[in-house]
Amino acid sequence: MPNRIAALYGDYSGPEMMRAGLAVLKAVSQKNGFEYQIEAYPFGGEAIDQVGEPLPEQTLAGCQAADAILLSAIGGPKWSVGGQSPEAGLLKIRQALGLFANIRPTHIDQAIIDQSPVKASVLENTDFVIVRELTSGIYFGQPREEEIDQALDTTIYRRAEVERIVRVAFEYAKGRQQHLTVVDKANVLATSRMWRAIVKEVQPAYPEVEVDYMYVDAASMKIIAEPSFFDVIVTDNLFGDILSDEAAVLPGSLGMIPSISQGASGKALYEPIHGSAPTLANQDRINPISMIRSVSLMLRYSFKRTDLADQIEAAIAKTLSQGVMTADIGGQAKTSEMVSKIIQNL
Ligand SMILES: NC(=O)C1=CN([C@@H]2O[C@H](COP(=O)(O)OP(=O)(O)OC[C@H]3O[C@@H](n4cnc5c(N)ncnc54)[C@H](O)[C@@H]3O)[C@@H](O)[C@H]2O)C=CC1
Ligand SMILES: CC(C)CC(=O)C(=O)O
Ligand SMILES: [Mg+2]
Repeated sequence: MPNRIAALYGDYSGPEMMRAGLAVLKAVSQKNGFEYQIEAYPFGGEAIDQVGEPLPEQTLAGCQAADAILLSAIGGPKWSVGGQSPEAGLLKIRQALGLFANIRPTHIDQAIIDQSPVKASVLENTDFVIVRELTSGIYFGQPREEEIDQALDTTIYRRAEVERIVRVAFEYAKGRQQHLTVVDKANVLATSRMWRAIVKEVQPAYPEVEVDYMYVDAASMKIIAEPSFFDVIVTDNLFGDILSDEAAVLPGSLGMIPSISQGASGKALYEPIHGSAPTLANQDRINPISMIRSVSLMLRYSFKRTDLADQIEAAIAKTLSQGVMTADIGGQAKTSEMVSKIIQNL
């Protein structure tokens, strides 16, 4: 039975992104004899339009039955006022599949280092990952209230939710440069102080990992001023969401960064960190690298095909070094040209 991949094409630029990722998957698979089957399901705004809800039962069941899930991006102005929201579907699928850890790498591509607004000398040796808690915190906490004169969101973290994400972060740190930075707001927030206490409890199991603590305001400055300081950052859902977009400034564009969302089951969902980039949709302008790298991560981690993932990464590096770049990273190439070049370079 071939490997089963659920594909969620999403909204606005989402379908172009997904087509780009799947074109590269097809090419690298044909070349190397990797067999797979794609099953596409409606999700997000597309699903609201079709069946009235962003995460239809059939979509969730398809994702549960698949070996891995590829998602491009959902949401956009069409669904931004009232009614069902595509973003609610995104939160729901993460929670329903138990994908509590979101891994967001920041890697600098040497060929486009001058496209970064940050000086090359500052970017030297920058290579870190943000381990973002994904299924709790303020995006999920109850009660939640939205009235005309008053609105309420709640941040709740339970011990077990913190402990499991902290363990994931320690494991990543152990396999990398053994440096973990806990980013929080412990000078103000009770949840942050609980995170710190739990990190201290888990730490003895990882004696090789050096741990430091940083408030989120200071961390957001240091990510830009001294990014090479970081190896693994562990942080909550809200801070991780914000800091990962900020970190995407370092390589030059949000369009460069993929992510893995993983849970206890071993099944993972792979998606770019950015949204549906509505203003670029259907113009052949979107940077497809974040999606293509999501495919590469899927091959590496869900299907253990390091060889194929390495080929994709090498093809991306070669393509950038040949000057084939979309506008967001300073070039003039169209999405389709970039995808063709990456496939040619496989
Ligand atoms: N995981 C998901 O599906 C996410 C969905 N969203 C949703 O996406 C919609 C748009 O949100 P925005 O705040 O505009 O964030 P966005 O991430 O879609 O775009 C932010 C900026 O980055 C640019 N950008 C993003 N991806 C790019 C790419 N691959 N190539 C070139 N440029 C790229 C956009 O053009 C824009 O200037 C909203 O409905 C939002 O809720 C936002 C974040 C994540
Ligand atoms: C609906 C949002 C939580 C999506 C987002 O911004 C993200 O996952 O990065
Ligand atoms: Mg985000």
